[in-house]
Amino acid sequence: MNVSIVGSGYVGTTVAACLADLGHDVLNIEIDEDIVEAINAGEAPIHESGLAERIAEHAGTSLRATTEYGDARDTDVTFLCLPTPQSEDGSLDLAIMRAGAESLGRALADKDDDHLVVVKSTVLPGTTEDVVGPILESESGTQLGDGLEIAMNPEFLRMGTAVGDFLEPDKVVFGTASDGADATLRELYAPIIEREETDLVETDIREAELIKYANNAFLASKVSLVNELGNIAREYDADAYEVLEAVGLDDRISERFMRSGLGWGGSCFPKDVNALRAGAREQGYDPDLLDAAVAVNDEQPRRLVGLLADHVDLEGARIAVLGLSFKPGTDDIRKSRALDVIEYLADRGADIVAYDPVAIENVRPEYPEIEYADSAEGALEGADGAVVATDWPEFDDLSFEGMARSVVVDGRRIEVDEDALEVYEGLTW
Ligand SMILES: NC(=O)c1ccc[n+]([C@@H]2O[C@H](COP(=O)([O-])OP(=O)(O)OC[C@H]3O[C@@H](n4cnc5c(N)ncnc54)[C@H](O)[C@@H]3O)[C@@H](O)[C@H]2O)c1
Ligand SMILES: O=c1ccn([C@@H]2O[C@H](COP(=O)(O)OP(=O)(O)O[C@H]3O[C@H](CO)[C@@H](O)[C@H](O)[C@H]3O)[C@@H](O)[C@H]2O)c(=O)[nH]1
Repeated sequence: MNVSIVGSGYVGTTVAACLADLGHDVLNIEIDEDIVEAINAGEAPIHESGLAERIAEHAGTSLRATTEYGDARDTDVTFLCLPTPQSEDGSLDLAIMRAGAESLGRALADKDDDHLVVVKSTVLPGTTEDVVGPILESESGTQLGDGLEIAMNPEFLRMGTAVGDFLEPDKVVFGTASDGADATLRELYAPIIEREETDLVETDIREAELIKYANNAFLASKVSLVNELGNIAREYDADAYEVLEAVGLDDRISERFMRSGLGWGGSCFPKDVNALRAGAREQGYDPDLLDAAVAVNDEQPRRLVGLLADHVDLEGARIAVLGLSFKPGTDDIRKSRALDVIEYLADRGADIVAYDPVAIENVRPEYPEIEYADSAEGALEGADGAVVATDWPEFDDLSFEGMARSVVVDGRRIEVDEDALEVYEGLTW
C-alpha cells in the first residue's frame, strides 16, 4: 500500500520505517529539511534502537521523505503524526494539527481516488471528527464519505523500544466510522494484527481517542501511586521495592510499572495527563485523582535534592548528575525529571557536572552554564555528592571512588555497593 506520514518526529519516523519494513511504500512529509535530508540519506534523525538499520535498508526504495504535501496525492492513506503539545494552561494545543490538516486538505483537493486520513497523534475525544475532519473537507472541497475518510489509530510505542513496540504491540486500536476505513487499516497492519500476542480493538473514533489518554493516565497514576507508597515506605524504614515486588505478584495489579523513585517525565505522560485534566474540567468534571498524581510526581525531584542537602551543604558544592534523558535508551529530554533536579540544585547554588551516554547535546543548549563530562567516572571525579536521575544500565555497579565525598542519592534504584560509600540514600527505599 502507498502510505504518507505527516510529521517525522519520534512517532512518524518510527512508523514510517516499520511500515516500509512490512512491505509498504512510505513517504514522510516533514517541514524540517534536516530530517528530510537525513531520511533520504538513509540516516535516522533520532536515536532509537533498531531504527537506523531500517532506515538505511529502505531509504531510496520503499522509504522517502519530502517537504511537499502535494506528494500525498500519490498515496492511499495519510497518517497525521504531528505534535499535540500542551498550552501554557496545560490544555491541548491543536494549532499544529490544524495547520497540518489544512496543508493536507489542500493537497488532496486535486485527488480523484479515495483517500483515508488517519489521526495517529494523541488527541482528545472529538478532535478527529470535529476539528480535523471539517478542515479536510473545507480545504479539499470533498465531503467525508465521498471518497475521503477519516480514522483514529492511537500509538502506544515507548521511547527506547519504539520499533519493537510498533511491530510487536500488545494491542492495536482502530477507531473508524466506516467499514472501508477499518478494512484499509486491517490491510495495512496485517502482519501485526495477525500475531497471536496482539489484540485488535475495533471501535468508534471517540473511544479510540480516549483509550490513548486513559492508557497514559492509568500508567502515570500507577507510577505516582507507587511513588507515594515508596515515600511512605521510606518513612517506615521499609524497602518499597521489596514491598511492591510482592504486591505485583497479584495479577490484578501486575509487576510492571512498579519502579518508584524520581517519577515520570517524557513527551507523553505529563502533557497527556494535563490535557485530560484540562479537558475533563472543560466538560465540568474535576479529576481529583489525576491532580494528585501530578502533585506527587512534581514533588519527587524536590525530595531528592532535599535528601542530598541533608548530607552536603549544596552552596558551592560540586554535584554530579548521572543521567539526563527522561528514561534510559533514549536521547529524549522532554520533561525529564533530571532537568528538575538540575533546577533545584542550581537554585541551591550547587556547581553541577552532568553526564548522560546520549542526551548531553540535547541538554547543553538549555543549560550552557553547567559542566558536562564524557563519562560517569569523569562526572564523579572530585564531586562532593552525586544524584542518579536516569536508570541507564551502565550506572549499575559503578565505582564512586574518585569522589571527594562519596555521598550518593539514588532516584532510580541502580545496583550499588552501599558499604563502599560514605552515604547512600535511596529516594523511596
Ligand atoms: N513520542 C512518543 O513516544 C509518542 C508515542 C505515542 C504517541 N505520541 C503522540 O504522537 C504525536 C507526535 O509525537 P512525536 O513525539 O513524534 O512528536 P515530535 O515532536 O517528535 O515530531 C513531530 C514532527 O512533526 C513535524 N512537523 C511540525 N509541524 C509540521 C507540519 N505542519 N507539517 C509537517 N511536519 C510538521 C516536526 O518538525 C517534527 O519533526 C503526539 O501527539 C504525541 O503525543 C508520541
Ligand atoms: O515503573 C516505572 C515505569 C516508568 N517510570 C517513568 O515513567 C516515564 C515514562 O516511561 P515509559 O512509559 O516507559 O516511556 P514513554 O516512552 O514516555 O511511553 C509512554 O508514553 C508513550 C507516549 O504516549 C506511550 O505511547 C507509551 O505507551 C507510554 O508507556 C519515564 O520517565 C520513566 O522513568 C517510572 O518512574 N517507573
